[in-house]
Amino acid sequence: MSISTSADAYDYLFKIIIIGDSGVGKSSILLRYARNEFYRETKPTIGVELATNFMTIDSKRIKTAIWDTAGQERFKAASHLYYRNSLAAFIVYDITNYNSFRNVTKWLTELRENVNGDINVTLVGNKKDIRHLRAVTTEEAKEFAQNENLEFIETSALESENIELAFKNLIEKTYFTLIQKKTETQPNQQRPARVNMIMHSDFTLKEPEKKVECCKLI
Ligand SMILES: Nc1nc2c(ncn2[C@@H]2O[C@H](COP(=O)(O)OP(=O)(O)OP(=O)(O)O)[C@@H](O)[C@H]2O)c(=O)[nH]1
Repeated sequence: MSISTSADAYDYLFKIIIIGDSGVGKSSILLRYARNEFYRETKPTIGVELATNFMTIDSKRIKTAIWDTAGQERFKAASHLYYRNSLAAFIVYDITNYNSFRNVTKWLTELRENVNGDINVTLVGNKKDIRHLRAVTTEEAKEFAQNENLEFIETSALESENIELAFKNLIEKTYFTLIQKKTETQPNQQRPARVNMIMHSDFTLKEPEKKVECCKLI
């Protein structure tokens, strides 16, 4: 049963967070996904930026709230509030900055300390367009992800490569994890058949002071 009958009605609400060092491209990834825009000049995130969208899986309407926070320690939002109730996370590093990859361990620890139980996590190696400056090999990151039980993808917010796929895979995985948990606790319920995910166009990106209606995603 849906939560309400308005255009905002949904069956599930997913909170997804994006974490990682400052400058790795967290806001750029979100902006590319939400509005299909990219800026070479960006300002550090202060506090939290939030984007919401809707999609349908198995005839269920899923509202996704994606939280992007500051990587810089001095702008960092209160961790426990930021992490609270999140169902999935992206940990982003910059493939040209080995230190940002090394710090993934720190982000993973902070994430695991602040969430209840297991959540789906995707490790994202961003800026894959800057090939000549690559400092982290795909193999090393993939092996790390396997050892830590994370999904792994390399993206370019600049070239719009794998951004939509990263979100689609994480949201889909989160949904099926949730359904699996429900089936385990209510064994008589049939697991629903997998159907195509439909992405809706009603995507909004909310910045600290303004709210902008966004363009169609697909
Ligand atoms: N070449 C390239 N540059 C990128 C990419 N993604 C982001 N950038 C650039 O990297 C810089 C930092 O990007 P942001 O999105 O602000 O990084 P952030 O992780 O949100 O940083 P904080 O808000 O400080 O935590 C900007 O100059 C972006 O234009 C990418 O895929 N390729």
